[in-house]
Amino acid sequence: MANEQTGPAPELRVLRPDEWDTSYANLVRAFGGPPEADEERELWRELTEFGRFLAAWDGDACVGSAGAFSFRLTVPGGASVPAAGVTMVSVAATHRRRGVLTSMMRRQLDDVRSWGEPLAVLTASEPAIYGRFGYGAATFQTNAEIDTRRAGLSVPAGTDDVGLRYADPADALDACEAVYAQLVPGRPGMLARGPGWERLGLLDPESERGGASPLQCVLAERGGETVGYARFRVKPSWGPGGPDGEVILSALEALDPAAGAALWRFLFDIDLTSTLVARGRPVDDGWQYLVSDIRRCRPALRDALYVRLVDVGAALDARTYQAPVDVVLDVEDAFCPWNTGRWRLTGDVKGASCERTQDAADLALSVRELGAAYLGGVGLSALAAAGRVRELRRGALAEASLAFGNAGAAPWLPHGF
Ligand SMILES: CC(=O)SCCNC(=O)CCNC(=O)[C@H](O)C(C)(C)COP(=O)(O)OP(=O)(O)OC[C@H]1O[C@@H](n2cnc3c(N)ncnc32)[C@H](O)[C@@H]1OP(=O)(O)O
Repeated sequence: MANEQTGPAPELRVLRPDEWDTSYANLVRAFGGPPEADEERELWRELTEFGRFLAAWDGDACVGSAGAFSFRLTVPGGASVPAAGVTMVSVAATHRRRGVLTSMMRRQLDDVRSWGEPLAVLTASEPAIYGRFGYGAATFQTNAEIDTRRAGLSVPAGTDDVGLRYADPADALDACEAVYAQLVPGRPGMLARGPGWERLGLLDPESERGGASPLQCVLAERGGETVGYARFRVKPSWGPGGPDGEVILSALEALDPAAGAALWRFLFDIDLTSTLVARGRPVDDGWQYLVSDIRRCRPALRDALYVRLVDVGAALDARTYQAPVDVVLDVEDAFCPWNTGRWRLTGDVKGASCERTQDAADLALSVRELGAAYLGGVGLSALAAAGRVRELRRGALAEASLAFGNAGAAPWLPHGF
């Protein structure tokens, strides 16, 4: 589409702390949102890592922003790999479609490479934006609206041994975070949360409750230990047929199946409610296998975490492979050409190595497909069936697809950033 807007290219530079308010106001406006509650704005400021946050300026006006948190991401095999968490991306509507985002992505990926971080990750406002920069959708999540009057749960043995109690969400924060931290190494896509991040889950501005209660928290306990938690709101409603309230789940983590089942059973059974809204859940969430009528739960799939291999060699040898693999990948990467070319990947469940090679290629794919397949949630075979991966040596696709797959917990990130 032709773009009639003209003017000098905005100046791109690292954001100074005293410029944060201006940049954040541009971000909020680009998202079309009303000003956020003070608590939320202050938390994001606290989490901002100055030095890793870019802003674009047209004179005094901030017209673009893009930050990069320094995360550690769990990859298949359980390693915790440095990953730039791309965040707060915005371009002012007055300056859109003039290449401002492209210039920020260019600078940011060069920076991430210079910081030695092999991966960049993000959650996208719109799926169409980031593929061109080499990001592939690597995790998916399930959203569900469960008719709890029609769909029942059958729980596993041991569920009745789990005690539940209400707790103040803030008072219970340390216990909840300890549960979360135990789960991080076991599921690809989860982030080791640094100080401050745990408070994201407590943000509860009245303006965003939509008529629901303040955040509530229930702890699951066994033998005096916290083995799970759920945070949720309840939205009361009364229809002609009587009470018709909704339970809106915000977070649920559990250390074992019985703890998880106890929490789900509780949420299904809250008095005067008929719907449980659960968004952003892992695709292998346990409740789906306990429920009597999955159609009454209206499950829907959504893209979640996008992964970009910034350094193909370092990224591929940071994870393990669930079956032995020895393949030469011919990688195409127009936006980060340092990755382009042939790489020999050898590995198994214990570890891997990925080196440059001149040997003939077995598979040809772009870095975007490699990002999609990286956490084991999207099959190389599925991508090949869609024409996004080409097999050049017979048998290489099956070998690589099996190796890249993930026999454990499905990749998932419980929260955005
Ligand atoms: C990780 C996060 O923070 S996700 C949040 C992203 N931010 C938002 O959604 C806030 C609202 N939107 C915006 O701020 C802006 O429209 C942005 C950041 C999405 C795009 O910024 P722009 O400066 O307009 O992008 P830019 O001009 O560099 O576009 C580059 C290319 O991407 C395309 N593109 C940009 N945005 C979109 C979009 N939303 N959907 C589809 N294509 C898009 C452009 O058409 C262009 O394509 P071309 O190279 O074929 O011409």
